[in-house]
Amino acid sequence: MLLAIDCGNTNTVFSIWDGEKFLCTLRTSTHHARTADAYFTWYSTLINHYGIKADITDVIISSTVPRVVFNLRVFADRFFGCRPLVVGKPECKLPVAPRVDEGTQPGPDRLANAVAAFDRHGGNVVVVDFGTATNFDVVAEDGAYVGGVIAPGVNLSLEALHSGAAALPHVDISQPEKVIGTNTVGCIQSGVFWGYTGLIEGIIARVKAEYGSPMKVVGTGGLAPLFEQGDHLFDTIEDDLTMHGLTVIHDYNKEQGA
Ligand SMILES: Nc1ncnc2c1ncn2[C@@H]1O[C@H](COP(=O)(O)OP(=O)(O)OP(=O)(O)O)[C@@H](O)[C@H]1O
Ligand SMILES: CC(C)(CO)[C@@H](O)C(=O)NCCC(=O)O
Ligand SMILES: [K+]
Repeated sequence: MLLAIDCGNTNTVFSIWDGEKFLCTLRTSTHHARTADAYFTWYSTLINHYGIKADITDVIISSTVPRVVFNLRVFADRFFGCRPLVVGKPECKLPVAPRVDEGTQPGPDRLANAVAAFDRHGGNVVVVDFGTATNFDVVAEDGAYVGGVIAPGVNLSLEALHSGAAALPHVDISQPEKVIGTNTVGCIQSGVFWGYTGLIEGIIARVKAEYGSPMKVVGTGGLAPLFEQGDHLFDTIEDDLTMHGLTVIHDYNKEQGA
């Protein structure tokens, strides 16, 4: 069985893939100092809690935080006796090479999103991924990741308002009743919710115009469903997109004899 690890700047997600379905998904915050033993303590506690019988033989890692990879490698080696595939490293092959400026290292989560979008929809897709950043990943007709857009994430923007303005409280994202807020929290929610809705609509329209062929829009990440409630933004929402990409990249490397 495959353990797929998607390590973002905020959260780290482990999913167990049995070849047909994900048996479980475990989430913890990302800390570069977490040791291999600490990962295993957390992992085995939850696996036992859910009564999951998982015989892990392979591990694949996407990490947007380079420093955590060392301890995750030790974790894979010590507890599962395997050498993990790390997306973005030369030994981890992609079905189609990215086409970006020389010297650019696209985020491994974006590469996984592109592979997953191609596998599920064919090319000509733009993925909108709501994580620490809100990133748009453009997938060409042949499945290549060809770049996109990186905007500050929703929670980062809310945090920035709170930390930069003394009178502004911390506010959780939600869709406000009205656009014209009549209290401070309502004003902030409106700014961020409707501001992001406009950002997403505007960027998708410009990406489509520049790309020139019809494109499918796939939303992913924790906040995609919330934004879809405000306006129709996406053709589909797929919360397991990055994880699916990791399983496809793993299968591809197995076929190549890795
Ligand atoms: N209505 C909501 N308000 C606030 N947070 C939400 C809401 N719905 C989902 N979330 C959060 O979204 C997060 C899941 O997002 P996702 O895994 O896509 O990105 P992330 O973990 O925030 O970022 P990264 O992947 O960059 O670490 C969860 O932490 C979840 O708490
Ligand atoms: C944009 C983020 C932070 C989104 O997780 C990540 O994909 C990343 O760190 N990317 C590196 C730069 C790039 O993708 O061009
Ligand atoms: K993510």
